[in-house]
Amino acid sequence: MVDLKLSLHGVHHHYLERETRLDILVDVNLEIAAGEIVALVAPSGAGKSTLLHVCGLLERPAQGDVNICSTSAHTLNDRSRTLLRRQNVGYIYQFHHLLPEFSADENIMIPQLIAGVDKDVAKKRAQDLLTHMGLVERGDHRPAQLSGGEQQRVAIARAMANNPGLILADEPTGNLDPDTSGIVFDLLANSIKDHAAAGLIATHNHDIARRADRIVTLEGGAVVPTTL
Ligand SMILES: Nc1ncnc2c1ncn2[C@@H]1O[C@H](COP(=O)(O)OP(=O)(O)OP(=O)(O)O)[C@@H](O)[C@H]1O
Repeated sequence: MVDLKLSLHGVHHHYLERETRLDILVDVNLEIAAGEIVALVAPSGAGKSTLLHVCGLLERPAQGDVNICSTSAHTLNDRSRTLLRRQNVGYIYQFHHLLPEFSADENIMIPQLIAGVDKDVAKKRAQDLLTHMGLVERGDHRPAQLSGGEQQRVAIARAMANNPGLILADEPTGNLDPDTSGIVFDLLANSIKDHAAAGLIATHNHDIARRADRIVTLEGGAVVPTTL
């Protein structure tokens, strides 16, 4: 049986702008299995960030169900949705969003401490994740003391900190040069596969998208397979 980490069924989402209704997601169906990485490539304004927000339970869809790690979010109240998100979803943004006043180690420890992990265990896991990212000697550096690629590798380690089943990344390499983009994407992809998580990665970069297991786009608000 396929171990699905994310499934969306019949998802619709719209925004209201004054009197006008903007239908952004229209009957979206999408399934991503453990160990699978899907690239989302679509023009600006097509709804990529909206789709990621709906997948990450940051927005409740107008219609349809989002199922994460075998739990349906449809009937959950806001508190339960927050818990489901905290336990199962790691988010990576174009800009790292690391906390500037904390070291790399601490940035990776904080989500673990919030989840109730013992401090020593959290520290060890932060160091293991940084080792995996080739950054163990940078653990005591603050974000401003790291390059853009290094910051993004710390952000990946932070997203993996609580071992989430689903990684959502919104333009994770959008701010990096081509060589660094490839390195960062490969580290992200390897981390997702090593943890048997699922990844949905929005990108404008076709070279990056081709490294994913499959590519989807948004057409008229629906998710459809594509090739580049
Ligand atoms: N909170 C909101 N209220 C109203 N309209 C919104 C809201 N958020 C997004 N939109 C609109 O929904 C559409 C899709 O936005 P979204 O950010 O999902 O696109 P995107 O594909 O991620 O674009 P980009 O590649 O430029 O980041 C856009 O037209 C945007 O203006």
